[in-house]
Amino acid sequence: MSVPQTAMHGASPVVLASPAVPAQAVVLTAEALAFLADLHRRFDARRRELLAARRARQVRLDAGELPDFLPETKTVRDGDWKVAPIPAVLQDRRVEITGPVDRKMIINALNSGAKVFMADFEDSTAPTFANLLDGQLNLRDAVAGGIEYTSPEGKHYAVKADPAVLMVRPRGWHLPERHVEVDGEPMSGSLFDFGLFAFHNAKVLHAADRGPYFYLPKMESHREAALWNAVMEHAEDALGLPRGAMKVTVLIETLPAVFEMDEILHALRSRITGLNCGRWDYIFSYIKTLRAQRDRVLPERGQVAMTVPFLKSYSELLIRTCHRRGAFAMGGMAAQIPIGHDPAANEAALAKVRADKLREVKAGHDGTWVAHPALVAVAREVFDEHMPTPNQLHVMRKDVVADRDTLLAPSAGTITRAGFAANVEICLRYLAAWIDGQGCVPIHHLMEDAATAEISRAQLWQWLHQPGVRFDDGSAIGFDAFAADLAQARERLGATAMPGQSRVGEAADLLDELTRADALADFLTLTAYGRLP
Ligand SMILES: CC(=O)SCCNC(=O)CCNC(=O)[C@H](O)C(C)(C)COP(=O)(O)OP(=O)(O)OC[C@H]1O[C@@H](n2cnc3c(N)ncnc32)[C@H](O)[C@@H]1OP(=O)(O)O
Ligand SMILES: O=CC(=O)O
Ligand SMILES: [Mg+2]
Repeated sequence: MSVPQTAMHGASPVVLASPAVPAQAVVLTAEALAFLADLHRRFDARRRELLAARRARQVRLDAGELPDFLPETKTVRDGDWKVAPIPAVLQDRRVEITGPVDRKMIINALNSGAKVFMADFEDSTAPTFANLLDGQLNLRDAVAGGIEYTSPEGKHYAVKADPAVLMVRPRGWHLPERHVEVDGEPMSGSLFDFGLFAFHNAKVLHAADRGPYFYLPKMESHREAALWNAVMEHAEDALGLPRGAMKVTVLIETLPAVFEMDEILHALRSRITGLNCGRWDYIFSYIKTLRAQRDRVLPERGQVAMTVPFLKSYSELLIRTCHRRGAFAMGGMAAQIPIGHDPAANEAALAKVRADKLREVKAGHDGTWVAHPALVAVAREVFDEHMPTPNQLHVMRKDVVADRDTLLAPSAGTITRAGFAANVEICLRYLAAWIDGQGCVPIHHLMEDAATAEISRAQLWQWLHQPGVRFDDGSAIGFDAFAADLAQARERLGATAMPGQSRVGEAADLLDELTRADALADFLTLTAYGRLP
């Protein structure tokens, strides 16, 4: 049973509504809690207002409005300004590896040969209190230079010379951290992850000229970027860092944000180093934002490649916008991962990654993401061959014309019975793993995380709730198909040793609830959050 603990800070308590986890005593000190409580009291009300603004906009979009560039910020888009100079250690970011904040993976990622390692509290971490606090402890040890690990098989891990530069991705503004309450309210997950990391590591990283650096996910407007800027200015003052010391890269991974890229760069101009094409969440957001638009229903997931018009124009406009402002345009993640036991299938997967990276470097991206250490060399070879300079800030892409219609362009393609069943299986397996504490898993040799699984989940909902959506053979898509596929997948997976196998029944109930609900839930991670310890 959970024993609430209370620590007094000023007039109000901060309550840890969780059973103690081992890292708690080290990471959640009284001083760290005071720092978090202060962030909450200063910034949480604004966060809630911005989340309410998201909901209000969706009501207008559901009534037929389309996203567009903002008239009130035209002067920012037209103005001639640049972001602040980018630190020397970040000038060359050709390959960045990402991964959850697991101790062994942090060491492997730092040793991977990538220029940057993004330690992820978002898409690839299921935010159990233990995962979060262990992750903070692991990162603190990594920053202090003392991270080591010995596996149950006796293999020893330690960080080698010339490790990747660390960046941390806190959770998005929408996620609460229910284990820490301030004045009776759950904290924001963003403020919790950012605040704890900054409190323990900002001074050390700044003194070493290695940070602190952050990746900021899932924003939907420049006002949300301005909130991050205010949070960081305050944290810099409170921790004795100069203003602008905290640097950020922002993921453009929501449809509304693509219309505010200049404004986001501007709101963070003293600290932003680039934008990143978070393609998976972007596809999810396209579906979610345009859920009511029958002519913009996407084909099955496998047909939504980066070459389809709405994705091509988004990535190219991102490059043009960034380079005009002196900021890096980072590429994104190919979902393929190595297939150890099958050389031919492995070569086919690596060829897909290579093709994706080639498209990115030729388009003008300054670097890219990989999901696995074995892919670092694959991506690096492509960027080394086609990007002899540390970056491509000189590639201006003035040829790119991305107006609203191109950014929202409908996509051609089909929905097959197999594509529908694949979405059911992916959702079920991912949800089962997630509620069991694993935020990223391989499924059919593809990386699946909270962003990729959301595409499958949102597609199922839209195909079933949008009248007139049909399979490629002309038959109607109905709940009978969903029920049959879910029952079959549930039975099949319940008998395997997949991650989260013991939670398959619970995951099936959750998927059933999410898919049958009249309204599309904002995020599966919000709906499922209560099931995490
Ligand atoms: C949409 C987005 O947001 S993308 C960004 C978020 N997603 C991610 O970051 C995905 C990160 N990748 C992963 O989590 C993993 O690669 C998975 C889950 C896809 C596959 O993991 P596994 O099945 O364990 O891979 P595999 O067995 O091939 O791992 C081999 C070794 O590489 C390590 N490894 C795999 N991926 C990573 C990584 N991203 N970072 C560091 N080490 C890694 C494993 O720990 C293992 O180490 P070991 O040999 O010392 O034991
Ligand atoms: O975070 C990255 C994405 O593609 O989503
Ligand atoms: Mg994402």
